[in-house]
Amino acid sequence: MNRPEVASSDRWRWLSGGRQRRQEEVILMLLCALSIPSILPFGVYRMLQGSWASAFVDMALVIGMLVVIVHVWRTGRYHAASLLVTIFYSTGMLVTVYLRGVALVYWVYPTMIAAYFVLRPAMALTINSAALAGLVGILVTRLEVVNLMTVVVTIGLVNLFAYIFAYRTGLQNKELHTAVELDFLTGIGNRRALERKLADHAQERRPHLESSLLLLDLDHFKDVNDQYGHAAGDKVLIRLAELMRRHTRSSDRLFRYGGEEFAILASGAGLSAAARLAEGLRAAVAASTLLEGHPITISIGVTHMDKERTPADWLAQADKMLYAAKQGGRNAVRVAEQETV
Ligand SMILES: Nc1nc2c(ncn2[C@@H]2O[C@H](COP(=O)(O)OP(=O)(O)OP(=O)(O)O)[C@@H](O)[C@H]2O)c(=O)[nH]1
Repeated sequence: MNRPEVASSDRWRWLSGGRQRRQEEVILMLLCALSIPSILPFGVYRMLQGSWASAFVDMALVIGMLVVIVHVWRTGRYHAASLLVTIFYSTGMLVTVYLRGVALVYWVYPTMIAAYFVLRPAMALTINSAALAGLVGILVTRLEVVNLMTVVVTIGLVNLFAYIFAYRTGLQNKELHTAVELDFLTGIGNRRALERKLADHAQERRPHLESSLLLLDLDHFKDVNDQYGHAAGDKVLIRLAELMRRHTRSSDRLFRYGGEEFAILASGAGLSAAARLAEGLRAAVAASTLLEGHPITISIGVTHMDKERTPADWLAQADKMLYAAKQGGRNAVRVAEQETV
């Protein structure tokens, strides 16, 4: 039984304010931060010119961006903020074109592309289509038909290309995530998947959704490899994963954490429910034939994933319980802060 350290990505740490942030949060904050120096000089210029309405729009956008940065930085919530930023930005762009004329239409292009960075492609396309309709309404009396058509076609093409690019990137990301987080032997999640799920759970803001973590380890697995060979050992690992699938709910997440060590994230299971699940699994493994002619058993450590502690704490506690189960003679379950089940 080996115990690898919990990995943590340092890539975004300088931007994270001390906690691991999602890429979406960072992109939204970066986008807002970059818009401020792009818009602020124009706002100041309009003020100096005495174009108060335009200056007001520019300054409102700058303040809006600052509020979003502070909100996302403090709360980590980015879904509604992304939508609001896009709508706010699009509205600001339309008002600017309305106030200052067609020359300001150049702002439409970066604004619309930015929407694909922070929203799902379909949502970005919907908002941009509405903005384009508004733009046509503003420009229809100010431009010749051929010039209006040029604006519409170029904006349409920019959206089409951005949509295709964002859609493809989304698909590739999904495929990459699936491949990177899958254990090739058993087909369940790997250690990377477990760590991401634990981090997600730590950030989950619904305290009523209690969950537990089970760490399972095959007993004397080295003997299986030594006696029957590595291929037979692999078959046992595959069969154990299948058995785990059959004995858990679809909402439970299964992982192969190390060589012969597995984990279950039992969603919605308090400690007593998790203890029953563990005992059921232990008994099912002991009663089944994972390897012909050789009894196979597992030991399990269980801990409650309370929000006062970190993923590293949960893993350490479950591992401690697993170690206790091994020390107690194996083929056993140990539950944190409880006696043997
Ligand atoms: N077949 C196979 N064996 C593996 C794989 N990964 C790890 N192992 C084996 O798992 C065994 C783990 O041995 P130990 O850590 O000594 O643990 P154990 O023999 O199960 O003893 P306890 O855990 O103390 O009950 C080693 O023989 C590893 O080679 C794998 O992917 N396939």
